[in-house]
Amino acid sequence: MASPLLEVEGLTVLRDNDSHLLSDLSFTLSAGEVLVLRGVSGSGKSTLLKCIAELNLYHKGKISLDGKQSREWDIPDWRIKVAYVPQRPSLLPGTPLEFLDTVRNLRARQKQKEKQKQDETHDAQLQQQTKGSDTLDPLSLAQEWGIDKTLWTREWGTLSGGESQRIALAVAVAIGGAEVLLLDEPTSALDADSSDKVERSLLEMLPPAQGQTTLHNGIRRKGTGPKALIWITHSTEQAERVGTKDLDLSRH
Ligand SMILES: Nc1ncnc2c1ncn2[C@@H]1O[C@H](COP(=O)(O)OP(=O)(O)OP(=O)(O)O)[C@@H](O)[C@H]1O
Repeated sequence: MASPLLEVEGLTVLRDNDSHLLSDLSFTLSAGEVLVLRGVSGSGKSTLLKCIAELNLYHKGKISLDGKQSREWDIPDWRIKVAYVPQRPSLLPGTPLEFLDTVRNLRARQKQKEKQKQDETHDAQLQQQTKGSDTLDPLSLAQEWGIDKTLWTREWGTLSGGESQRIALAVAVAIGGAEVLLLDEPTSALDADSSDKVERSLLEMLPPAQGQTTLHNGIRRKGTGPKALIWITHSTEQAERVGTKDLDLSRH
């Protein structure tokens, strides 16, 4: 049988006092799936996403993408493939445009490395080819979600929670390269209309799950973005709309 896209095996995370926050947690995620992560406040949802992105230390466990364990990857490459989108990006320094530039450069270097594995073309030529090669234009995507382009040159700290949330999400989605997006309450600061648009775009970008038609909950899957999502939400209605499977950390 083919290995799942993402596999978490026996993940154990300890609190500062050595009690267990997450205990021997295992699950898999295949292409086209949306795992909804639920649980009471403090149950470890954000911690789990940060562990999967290798941003947080864990006591025990293995995390693999396409059958290859995270420790076998270069960490920056892993974090592009398994990308964490934080709940409060406004804590970042500088402006969204500066952040976009940093992420683009990181992505360009990763693509360059991937290409160098395939052939020995000259570095400068590769930089030229890879720079600015986003899957989508992040500014246009964010505009579809109601974000005026002028907001990209404002300091993060001056943007509203909902504005910075949509911008950070647009960068993560549009920059390309992510196979699994780890979404930490991606619509928690949005009004119902904006939340609807964001939900729809995220689901449209996924490929159909194995054995399913391209139509899921009335939304046509286009397969133009990440292959799968892990999505933290406190809303039962949203969990039902977006999820194809769920995991409740209150029970672990
Ligand atoms: N850097 C840290 N150092 C120490 N404790 C931490 C740290 N980050 C999180 N915790 C603690 O770990 C527990 C889980 O936090 P986490 O943010 O993962 O919960 P959550 O389920 O995402 O909560 P919420 O729904 O409120 O966002 C909490 O008790 C929190 O205080």
